[in-house]
Amino acid sequence: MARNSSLHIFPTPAESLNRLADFFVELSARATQARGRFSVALSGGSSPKKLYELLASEEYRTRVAWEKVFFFFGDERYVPPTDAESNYRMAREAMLEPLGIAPAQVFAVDTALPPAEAARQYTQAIEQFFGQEETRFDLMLLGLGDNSHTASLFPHTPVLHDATVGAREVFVEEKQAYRITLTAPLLNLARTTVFLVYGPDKAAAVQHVLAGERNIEEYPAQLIAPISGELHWFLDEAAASRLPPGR
Ligand SMILES: O=C1O[C@H](COP(=O)(O)O)[C@@H](O)[C@H](O)[C@H]1O
Repeated sequence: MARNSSLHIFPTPAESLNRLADFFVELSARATQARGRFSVALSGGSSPKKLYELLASEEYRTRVAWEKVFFFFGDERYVPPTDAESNYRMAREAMLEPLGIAPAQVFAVDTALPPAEAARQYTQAIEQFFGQEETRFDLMLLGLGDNSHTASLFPHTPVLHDATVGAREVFVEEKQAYRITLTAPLLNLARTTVFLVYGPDKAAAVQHVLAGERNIEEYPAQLIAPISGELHWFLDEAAASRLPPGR
């Protein structure tokens, strides 16, 4: 496990999601008090959908100063924003629209542009947002694929070796598709990074990333080692089931 990292294991996904929603509330209060706003990079795929729905529910919507929250994406599939595969679409439907988040608070990747240009413009949008401040998201929310990818850092892709701080396009052979992803050096600048991983299908990936031999090419999520931020893993028992005893 990386420095400053904590493992939180809950009996069920529901408990993990509730505690993570509480942590989101706490981090948003901390950030808005310190810097007047809360910058979040969202993960996509299927796992965070329930978290987003929970944050938009009656229980949580009143506990966050949503007008101070700014949303980015850790990665995006190279599809139109209306496509069922779009990470932006999932977040918009599950949380951003139900909460009535203003468009000026949401920074989506422009997938109408060619992939390299979309990545370049996204890098620029991030740089402009942070301006003179350090390019550090307050919260970097990450998922973990069963092949140990995170964001769109897929096994055996050139972006794993990208040393720039920004967004990059990457062609993912196994998907036969482009993705736009934040690079590892940018991901690792975040103040707080949280992996949300649950379900038995993720157990092997969790074991490889947290307890396996270091092999970035095979297990790209091992690249996540925040430079000075905190790293938290929110797991359920099923996802944690192959970790060594005592973890
Ligand atoms: O493709 C993606 O996959 C990962 C993991 O998603 P999940 O569906 O297995 O939860 C996700 O973190 C990433 O944002 C997404 O684009």
